Amino acid sequence: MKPVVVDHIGIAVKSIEEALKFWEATLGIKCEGVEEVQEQKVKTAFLPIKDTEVELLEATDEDSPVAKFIEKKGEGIHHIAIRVENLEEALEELKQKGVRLIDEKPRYGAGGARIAFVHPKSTGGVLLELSERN
Ligand SMILES: C[C@@H](C(=O)O)C(=O)SCCNC(=O)CCNC(=O)[C@H](O)C(C)(C)COP(=O)(O)OP(=O)(O)OC[C@H]1O[C@@H](n2cnc3c(N)ncnc32)[C@H](O)[C@@H]1OP(=O)(O)O
Ligand SMILES: [Co+2]
Repeated sequence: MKPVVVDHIGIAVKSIEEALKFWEATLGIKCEGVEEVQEQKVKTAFLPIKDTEVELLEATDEDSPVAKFIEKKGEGIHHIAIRVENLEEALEELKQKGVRLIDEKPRYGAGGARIAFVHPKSTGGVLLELSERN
């Protein structure tokens, strides 16, 4: 598996509009755009910081993973996304190593990226997203 870069840090927020008052207005990081990813039941806002991004995540449904996360743990860091060169190869390799995968097959994420999640139980408590961007 060839990790390329930390693609983004996912932060669960109750309201992107509210959160942008800090991340954009106070910190001065420009939001590049807001995009809904229906399959994941989230609305996302990406704020690029050099080679990586902050991804603000707002639930679009009460059974969204983000809604459940906030209910349980409150707002805060939700996942780390690492970009890989070849997502299928990475998933195959992790599966061989006995890593618990949430997604055995890639799904679509924001910005047309292909993504797959690794279970926190296999990573020491961090929800890990693998992403491949062409
Ligand atoms: C748009 C896209 C993109 O970037 O392009 C995205 O990011 S989509 C981002 C939103 N989509 C996702 O998150 C999809 C992947 N997430 C999932 O499939 C789910 O949220 C799971 C991670 C499997 C958790 O599922 P669920 O909430 O039903 O189970 P649960 O609450 O019982 O959690 C099982 C165990 O994992 C822990 N757990 C749950 N969510 C966690 C998180 N975000 N970080 C670290 N640990 C976490 C719980 O504390 C619990 O540990 P204990 O048993 O020790 O208490
Ligand atoms: Co993400």
